[in-house]
Amino acid sequence: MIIDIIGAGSLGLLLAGKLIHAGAGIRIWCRSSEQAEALKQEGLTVGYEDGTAPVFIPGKEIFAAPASAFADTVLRDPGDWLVITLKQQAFHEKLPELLLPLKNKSLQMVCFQNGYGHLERLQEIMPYASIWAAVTTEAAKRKTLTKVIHAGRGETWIGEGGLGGSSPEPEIPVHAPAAISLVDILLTAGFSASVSKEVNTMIYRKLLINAVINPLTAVWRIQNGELLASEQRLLVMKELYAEAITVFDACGIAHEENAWDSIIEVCRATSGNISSMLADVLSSRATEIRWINGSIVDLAERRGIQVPLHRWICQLVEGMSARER
Ligand SMILES: NC(=O)C1=CN([C@@H]2O[C@H](COP(=O)(O)OP(=O)(O)OC[C@H]3O[C@@H](n4cnc5c(N)ncnc54)[C@H](OP(=O)(O)O)[C@@H]3O)[C@@H](O)[C@H]2O)C=CC1
Ligand SMILES: CC(C)(CO)C(=O)C(=O)O
Repeated sequence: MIIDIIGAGSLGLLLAGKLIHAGAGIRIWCRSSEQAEALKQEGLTVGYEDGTAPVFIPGKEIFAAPASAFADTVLRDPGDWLVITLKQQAFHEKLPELLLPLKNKSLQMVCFQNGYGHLERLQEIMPYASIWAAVTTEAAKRKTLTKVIHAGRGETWIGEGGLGGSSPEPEIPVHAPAAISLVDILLTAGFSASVSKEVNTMIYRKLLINAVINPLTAVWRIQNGELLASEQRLLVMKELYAEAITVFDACGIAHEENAWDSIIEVCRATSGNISSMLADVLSSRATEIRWINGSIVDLAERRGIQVPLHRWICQLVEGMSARER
């Protein structure tokens, strides 16, 4: 099986390293030729902070190239799966151009992004593609161009992301064998993975968690667990949560009855984490807020609902990462 991975960042390198180790044919598509060269020269290391032995893939076993060569290569030599591990901004701003020569192809694609809105966009760009969503609780942090830390083991669910405003769960589609074979290779690589009929519910569940935890940790510059340290912080979290739940209810999006408790539980379970949004802010990178809280604003607008807090927190966080004029 040939799996193309676009986006050689934290998640992309984690998947690439462990999948190559398990014997999968992986082609890594990087933004820069510098990273592609570094991977081929130095190899790829997946490290652990808990004493687990690292996985090392020698450079001579690695196919890595700049993403600009992706479409031509796929036209000549199609892969079986395209795994997209770009952040949302690159997904929306760069991917359409990269995929343009392939727009009439019926590729199997799986998207690992947090947030919402990208699956619909991808289906517009690639009308004949089978688009799958992956929700993962794995945690990865890229340290250098060739080294990634597998910071937390989690679970990955893959399902067809037929998303609209509400969340009816699609039946497992007829071409599910492709997804099953992808899951099988993830399992062989040591990930805990499954095909799920409930991936939409999981996408929205994660959206809710990220919409409460991520922007507040970014604004207050605190670890996830520190959100629980004061009544004032909990109050702001609860207000963001309540607005989001109003939107979910209006859109018919299913959510756990105790969704608030789940958010608190995630804060506890990841108490020492720097959220991905805070990490982006600290590194002066664009955040994914537009596709997290921004997507709640979009859903609210479609229903004529006001969500002033989500709108405001979006503007606040976007303002933090804006380049000076
Ligand atoms: N990391 C994690 O543990 C998890 C991440 N996710 C989600 O997965 C997605 C990816 O996250 P993560 O891996 O952390 O992000 P990273 O920023 O670490 O990786 C994104 C990668 O995309 C690359 N990229 C940017 N533009 C292009 C382009 N035009 N062509 C090819 N590659 C490009 C970047 O290259 P460069 O570095 O050269 O700019 C970078 O290597 C996000 O949506 C995130 O929310 C979900 C769950 C867990
Ligand atoms: C669950 C959480 C908040 C863990 O840090 C996360 O997904 C993120 O940081 O994006």
